[in-house]
Amino acid sequence: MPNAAAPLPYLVFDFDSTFTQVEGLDELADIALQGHPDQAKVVGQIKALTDQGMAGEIGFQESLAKRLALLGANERHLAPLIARLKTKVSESIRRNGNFFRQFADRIYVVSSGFREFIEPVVAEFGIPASHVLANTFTFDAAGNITGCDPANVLSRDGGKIRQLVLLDLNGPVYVLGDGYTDYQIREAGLAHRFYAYTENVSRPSVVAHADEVLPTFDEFLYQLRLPMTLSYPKNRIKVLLLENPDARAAELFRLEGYQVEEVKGGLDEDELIQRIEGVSLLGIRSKTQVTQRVLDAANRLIGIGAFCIGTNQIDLTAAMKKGVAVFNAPFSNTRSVVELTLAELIVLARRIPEKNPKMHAGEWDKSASGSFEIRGKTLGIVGYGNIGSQLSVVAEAVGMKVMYYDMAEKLQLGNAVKARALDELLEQSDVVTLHIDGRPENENFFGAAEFARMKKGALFINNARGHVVDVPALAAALRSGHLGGAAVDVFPYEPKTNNESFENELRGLPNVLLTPHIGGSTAEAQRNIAEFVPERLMQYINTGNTQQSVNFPNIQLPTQQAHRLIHIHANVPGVLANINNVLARHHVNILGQYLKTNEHIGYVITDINREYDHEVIQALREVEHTIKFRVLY
Ligand SMILES: NC(=O)c1ccc[n+]([C@@H]2O[C@H](COP(=O)([O-])OP(=O)(O)OC[C@H]3O[C@@H](n4cnc5c(N)ncnc54)[C@H](O)[C@@H]3O)[C@@H](O)[C@H]2O)c1
Ligand SMILES: O=C(O)CC[C@@H](O)C(=O)O
Repeated sequence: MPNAAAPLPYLVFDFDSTFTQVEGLDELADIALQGHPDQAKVVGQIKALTDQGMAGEIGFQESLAKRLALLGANERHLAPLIARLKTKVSESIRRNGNFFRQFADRIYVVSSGFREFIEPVVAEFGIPASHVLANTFTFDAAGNITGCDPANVLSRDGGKIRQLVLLDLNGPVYVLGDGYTDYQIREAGLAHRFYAYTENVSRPSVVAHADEVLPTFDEFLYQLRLPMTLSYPKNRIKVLLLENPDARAAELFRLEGYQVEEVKGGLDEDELIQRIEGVSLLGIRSKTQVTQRVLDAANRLIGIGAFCIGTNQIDLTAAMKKGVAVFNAPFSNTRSVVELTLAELIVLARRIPEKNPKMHAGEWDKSASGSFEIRGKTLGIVGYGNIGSQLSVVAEAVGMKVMYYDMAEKLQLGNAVKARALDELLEQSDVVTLHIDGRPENENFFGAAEFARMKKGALFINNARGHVVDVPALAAALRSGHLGGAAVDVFPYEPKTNNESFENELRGLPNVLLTPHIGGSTAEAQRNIAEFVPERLMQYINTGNTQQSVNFPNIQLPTQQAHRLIHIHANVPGVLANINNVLARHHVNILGQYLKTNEHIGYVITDINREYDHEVIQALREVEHTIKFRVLY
């Protein structure tokens, strides 16, 4: 890494697929051939020739001549091309536009593309025409593009090398590009370093020769400690996704520029400890236990996404004390659980769990014994939260009476009747369904005494959490015939992967429907979750917004118009005053400040004006009781 105090080396940028996301000639072909019957075919041929040239498979001169012959473009197509290219500047280059304007005298764009469209695009970044070295088109009298100026060195094989010789730059030269011809400058000894620029396209033959690979321009600025828009390159943010959330989650994180690693099943505590080092974001579902030990091993963790509703598998307080914000998807799979529960209670009422296996075994057992309609029966819902209350509405719609019990005061929906005590509900319900959350105090919430209170022949459903029910007591109530049947989706111990066998004493009992924790496993729910949770995590990283975090003080922030300082500290007196003293000492103007605390931590966000130096940042890091501190540009 060069000394940050030394002058910036000359930066030689490629244009097509580096400065912009696309190839200028491909786009020109697309515009010129609009409405042409063979447009797609010809554009495809041009793209293939571009790729062959860029990968070094055919000579550049040959590739260019063949592309121009296919093009059929006219000078009137150049204005729309320029307008389009201005919208296609690489994201990280656009983001760091100020860098280009500040160091324009050290930056050259050396391209085998064409000056006619490159110059106006890079001019918006302060790069003067004299620093653009590119081909020029030739035109006929009607303005048709006929080829390129053969006198220009860039029109020939090895053109970039020849151009660098002519430039004769005095000082270190770094080349940034996506093509083989960019690497050749370094190979010829005319550049000190070659950076393969892969934000838009990554060519193995080019990457193989690079001194460094740049997934974005932020990475370059970060490595050279140069002024940048982001405080940290996104490509350095590592995401570890466990338990197979919908593929959309990984896709969204990758689109954001993060590195994503996926592990199909769950990991046990020791395995997770091995994998967590360097991870900034962890994504899990219901199986993975995030314990104090895991959090202690997590040296870079910023946030955890529970790709589900339940968060009892995470030590939320320990995460909070480590400054790790946790988000979940509180209602993305609610409807799926409601539908499953409704289906189960009908299926149990008709004793289908017994009849179905008999049919598969060839036994015809036509009988109405023990079967009943759900119409007019009482459904007792224990836990009237998101799932319980939605089930209440749906169950009434199919003619059931609903009674509910919740420890908290809840809005009574439709004609549902609130039970004053759990026993009242148990004594009156034909079906009892649990929808309480999995907080530790709910361990064995429902046991022998509660089953005994239920009506003889009543049905029982648990789609909430395994540990809230005393399973041996449930098995005994079923064996004795006191309960008429049960449906259970969640278990105190669940296999870690689909390869592990399921062991439980409910196996083999009559009229018992067992499902492998699939209450929320529908395409719709999984897709909703995979969009909801990454969005919360990325918002937290990008803006500090903690709205809907399950363990952090919730702050919803206005749009940021300045540098934003994010400070998480132990909630003891005086920290805010100390932060503000540091800012005052350094004459930093506070534009806005937002603080929220809970019993363990304080979360303070300070927007400051753009003038600050790195000493301020260091001083803020050193404020006593700081847990985590980060700066958003
Ligand atoms: N089977 C699945 O795949 C699946 C899918 C989603 C959610 N879940 C689980 O379903 C449960 C309910 O989810 P939700 O989104 O409705 O949660 P929620 O937080 O909206 O509702 C839970 C309700 O239970 C009440 N409650 C908690 N403990 C209680 C107690 N001891 N006595 C009485 N009431 C109590 C709370 O006050 C709250 O109203 C959770 O355990 C969740 O983890 C399971
Ligand atoms: O998909 C899972 O692993 C858990 C589903 C469910 O229990 C939840 O909490 O949302």
